[in-house]
Amino acid sequence: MISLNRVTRIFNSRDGDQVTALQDVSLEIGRNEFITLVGPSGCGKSTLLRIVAGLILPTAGRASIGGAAITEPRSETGIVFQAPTLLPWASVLDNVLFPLRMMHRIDSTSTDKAMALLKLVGLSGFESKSPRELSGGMQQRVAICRALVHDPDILLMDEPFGALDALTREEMTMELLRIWSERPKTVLFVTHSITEAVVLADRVVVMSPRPGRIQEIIEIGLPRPRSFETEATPEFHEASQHIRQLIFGTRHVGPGRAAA
Ligand SMILES: Nc1ncnc2c1ncn2[C@@H]1O[C@H](COP(=O)(O)OP(=O)(O)OP(=O)(O)O)[C@@H](O)[C@H]1O
Repeated sequence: MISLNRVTRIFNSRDGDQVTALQDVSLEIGRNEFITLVGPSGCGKSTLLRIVAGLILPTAGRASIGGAAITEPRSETGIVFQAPTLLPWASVLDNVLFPLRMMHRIDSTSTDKAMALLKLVGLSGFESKSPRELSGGMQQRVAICRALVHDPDILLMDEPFGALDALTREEMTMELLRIWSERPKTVLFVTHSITEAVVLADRVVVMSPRPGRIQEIIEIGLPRPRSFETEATPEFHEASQHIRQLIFGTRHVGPGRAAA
């Protein structure tokens, strides 16, 4: 579905230096696969997502969807950023309907579709509220509904739960799994949370520090549907520990142990 073939992206910084954000990244993502991307800050995760979104182009290499090069944003791709970025003057319902309006795809079923999505994320009854009347977590749920309303086949999520409190974040993780199982799509999800990465993914892509390259791809064979109990299994701990070691190395800090 999504194919990255030796993708490199170089930015020209303001002081004239060149920053290689991604170098030779190759990745094949199958239809309806759930891929999470983890790695240290600045390793190019958002850059990779923006290339797949068609918001920026690779400097070298090829990024394609279904065989066609990605040269611009595509309507069948939904995007959720870290901040909900809702329209402050529009109601919750109008915010969710916004992509359909922009694409001139509003029809007699649109409101029902938006209401069903809001119900799915537990926001029935909030349709006519304004975004400022909602908590951060509720706003992010609205942003997720907005990204799903036109039933995109690809969903790109850049630390979508990063600004949420820990409890809401756990709840949203499970909610996303539920939405994905009810409406399967290809998901590319950037996170700083190893727990989140493992519990969500079919495969976790671990990236190395700048210039960002793929360090390792880890298959997560945990059975679905997954739940909070999944996080208590030995398989979950093993995968998480492996990723932690890839990112941090085998450092031990504490009494009687040398920091390495
Ligand atoms: N528009 C830009 N102009 C110049 N440099 C950029 C630009 N966008 C990203 N970079 C640089 O590219 C590198 C990768 O950035 P990117 O945002 O993709 O990393 P990231 O892994 O998503 O980081 P984080 O986890 O902190 O969000 C960084 O060094 C960043 O400073």
